[in-house]
Amino acid sequence: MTTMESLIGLVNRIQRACTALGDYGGGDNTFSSLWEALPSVAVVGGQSSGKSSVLESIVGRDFLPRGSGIVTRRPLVLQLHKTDEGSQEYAEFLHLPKRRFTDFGAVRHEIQEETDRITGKTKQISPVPIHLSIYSPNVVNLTLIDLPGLTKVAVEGQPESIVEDIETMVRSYVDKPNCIILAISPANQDIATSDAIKLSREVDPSGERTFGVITKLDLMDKGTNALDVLEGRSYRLQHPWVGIVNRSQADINKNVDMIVARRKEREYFATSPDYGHLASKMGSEYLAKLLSQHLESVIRARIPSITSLINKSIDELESEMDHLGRPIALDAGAQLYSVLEVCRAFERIFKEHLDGGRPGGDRIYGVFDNQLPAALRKLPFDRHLSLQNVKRVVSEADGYQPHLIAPEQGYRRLIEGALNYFRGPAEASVDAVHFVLKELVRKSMEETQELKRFPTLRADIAAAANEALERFRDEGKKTVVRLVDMESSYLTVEFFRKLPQEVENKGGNPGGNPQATAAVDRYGEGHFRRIGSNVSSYIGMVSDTLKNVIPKAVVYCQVREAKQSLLSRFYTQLGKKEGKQLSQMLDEDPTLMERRQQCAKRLELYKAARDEIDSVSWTR
Ligand SMILES: Nc1nc2c(ncn2[C@@H]2O[C@H](COP(=O)(O)OP(=O)(O)OP(=O)(O)O)[C@@H](O)[C@H]2O)c(=O)[nH]1
Repeated sequence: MTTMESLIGLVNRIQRACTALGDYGGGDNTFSSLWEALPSVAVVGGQSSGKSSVLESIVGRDFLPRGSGIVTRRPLVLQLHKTDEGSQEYAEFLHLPKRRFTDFGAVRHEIQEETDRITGKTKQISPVPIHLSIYSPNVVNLTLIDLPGLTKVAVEGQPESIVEDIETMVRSYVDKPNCIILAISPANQDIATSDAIKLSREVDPSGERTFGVITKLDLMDKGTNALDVLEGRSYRLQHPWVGIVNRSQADINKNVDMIVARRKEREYFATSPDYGHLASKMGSEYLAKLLSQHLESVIRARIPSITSLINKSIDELESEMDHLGRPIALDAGAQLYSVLEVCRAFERIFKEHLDGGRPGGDRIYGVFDNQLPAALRKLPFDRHLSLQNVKRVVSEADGYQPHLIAPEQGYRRLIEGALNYFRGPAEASVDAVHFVLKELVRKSMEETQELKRFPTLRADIAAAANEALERFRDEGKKTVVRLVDMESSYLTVEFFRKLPQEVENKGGNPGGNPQATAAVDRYGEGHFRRIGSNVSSYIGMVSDTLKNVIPKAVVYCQVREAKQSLLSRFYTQLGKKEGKQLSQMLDEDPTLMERRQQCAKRLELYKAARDEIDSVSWTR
């Protein structure tokens, strides 16, 4: 069943939770404001327009501070709760939970004290609201926000800016489309000059959310009345105007009881020749009921949008919390677990780069497919196997005794000399892949959200990963150089066996001495050219082999190792760390910690608000 109590009470509870969390609209809040989404009634009026009197009359109690100058210097959120007939009236402040005030003089005193607590005695104003709940059989369920009276001049001890500051604060409330404006104007002043109406006209030109109230009807000059205003002829609003007669200063001085004052007000309208026909729609009691009903209907209409704001905010906050990560545990076991979790997240991303889930791994294939073959092609074999060099190497190898059939030593020296050239491209491939891996480590660190929280751990992991990559590079270099050395240590005999034998008489002189021709030819240019060409084909064969096996060695020693054991040593060291060292690693950025706390609190608020709404059933 929907009751006014349930809906207005619901908003009251959410409002209190908002204030407890510092969400009262305005300010530099980076979170969406639930407060601003809640419908509320703000009381607006110039100084001495009768604001306090109207509020007290609605409550039926004397409880607001009085005095000269600006008395209301912080918004007062006044939440009225109707209780059963005969039950005792009491008041409670949000800042003093569990303390019940039954003496309303003490309530007044506490409002003064609490105002000064934030603003100091400097007469400054502050937007931080004071929450006061009043439980009474003489009230209707209603929430009103009393704001500082609009003023035109600063008084002694107040800064010049106060006039503007008050207007800015009042505006920050009435600007909100969810704010119902209770605009108070005194009847003994021209409505055209009313501060409240001036402001309302600006922020609510259609008059949809403004309730006009005329006070001090009893103080109008004899022979004049406020019918033009009350009947909507002077200034039209969507809701009816309400006339009020509050206690005069003399009544206040005489301590006239509020309940008596309400009765006198009723009598005033009932017997008034001017307003008698409007009597049932005048007075503070009628105003309270009107506002309560209106507030309830506005809340009912807004519940779906409030619910969707809450759900949206919960989703946003939860995803931000996921992003920020869980708070860090205090015991060493849980800390170790956290460190390992972060490391695993990093390793997963790193592997994705290598395996193709993320970009970058393809650059390793680029090394094998382009850089290595190009480097092999560029090796200076032409120079090494030039006729001149072949001749020189072979002759030097022969020594004083030129070779008889084939220059075995010469061949070996030429081949060994050529094979040495392969070390360069082999080592360069290892380096190139090393740099790709290093870059992928850097990228993966950046992409690991969890690491953003922990700068120290991030540096530790980066150092461990780079140290591991260096080790893999050393191993890779040793292996590829060994592959080249293996080529020099044993030549492929098959290759030489398959070489066509030199034809003794080929190109010789058929008429001459066949033996003499062969001897000349054996040490002639054709012979050395053939040697050069044979060595070149052998080297070509070796080059093809290395082109295939160097990538295997590089992947085996560097890529595979990086995938399998990039952080293995780090893990071993981690196991030996003490709790203190672990917590140093998890030394989190303080701004993140702060943000997480705020998010968690906010999330709690929204979830509580959602539960509140869920627990209230209402008819649509
Ligand atoms: N006779 C009569 N006096 C009223 C009425 N309303 C307010 N007053 C008197 O007008 C004076 C100002 O009223 P307040 O209720 O304090 O007005 P306020 O707008 O709260 O004033 P500030 O808090 O100073 O801005 C008091 O002396 C009230 O007794 C009224 O309807 N009739």
